[in-house]
Amino acid sequence: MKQALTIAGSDSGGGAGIQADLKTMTAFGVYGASVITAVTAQNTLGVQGFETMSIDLVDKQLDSVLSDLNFSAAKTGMLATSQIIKVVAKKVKEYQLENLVVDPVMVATSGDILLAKEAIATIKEELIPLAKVITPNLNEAKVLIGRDIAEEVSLELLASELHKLGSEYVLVKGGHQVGENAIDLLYDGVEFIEYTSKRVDTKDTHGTGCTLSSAIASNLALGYDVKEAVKRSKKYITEAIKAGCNVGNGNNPVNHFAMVYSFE
Ligand SMILES: Nc1ncnc2c1ncn2[C@@H]1O[C@H](COP(=O)(O)OP(=O)(O)OP(=O)(O)O)[C@@H](O)[C@H]1O
Ligand SMILES: Cc1ncc(CO)c(N)n1
Repeated sequence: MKQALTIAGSDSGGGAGIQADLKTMTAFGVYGASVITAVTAQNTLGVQGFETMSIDLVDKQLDSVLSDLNFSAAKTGMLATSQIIKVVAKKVKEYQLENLVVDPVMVATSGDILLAKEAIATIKEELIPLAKVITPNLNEAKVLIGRDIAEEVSLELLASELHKLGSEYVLVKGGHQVGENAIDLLYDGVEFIEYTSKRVDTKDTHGTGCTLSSAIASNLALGYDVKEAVKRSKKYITEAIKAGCNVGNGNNPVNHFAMVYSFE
């Protein structure tokens, strides 16, 4: 059985973070293991609080799983602090973790901050250069290349500037753009590829970013190349948003259960 690892934060509400990642991996038939970096008190309305794990415990979790299991891909989500990013980068190198998907999570759908400001430089310098693919949303893309959030920048320009940070591929997600379609742009330094779906008219997009990045990691683990992995993941997220999970009173999560039975 193919195995994938998520290194991310826990969402008590079950919609994003580790919980979304493991549900996604399961839907693709990939065995998912997890290294938890932080525990959030969270629901569909927002993040009510969080605490990070000690560096020692993050380090130990990484050693536990990397010395025993056999991962064909991994993803990172909420890493919270500079110190956690450093420990993750060190272990990725030490164990030569392949097919690393870095989702540079900074802010939750609700607007709550999930990454310390000073950690942005660390993620750029230490983790992104080790990634096969990075998956920033529009705002994360602008922050990573030092642009103002309010600035209008094309997906092409964002992707080409981000590519200079050293990952093999960049996928800029256009979920937060307005318009009829939800367009994501993949760039490998040579070719731009657009992945387009009809925008679903919903506020229930909690966990979309986590789901997309863990779907990409799952498909890389299954042996698909990056272009095909992104294509399959975009299809998955679109259908999971359409199906939705009416579980809370805020921004509800996407639906993985429908996907387990209906994908392909
Ligand atoms: N309303 C929508 N309809 C269809 N696809 C969408 C919609 N919103 C987001 N997506 C898709 O979902 C994926 C995640 O994109 P998004 O830009 O929302 O990421 P994110 O901001 O990191 O997510 P999160 O809100 O979980 O942090 C992308 O493939 C994007 O195109
Ligand atoms: C734990 C966690 N990771 C990532 C996100 C991004 O949506 C979130 N809301 N919560």
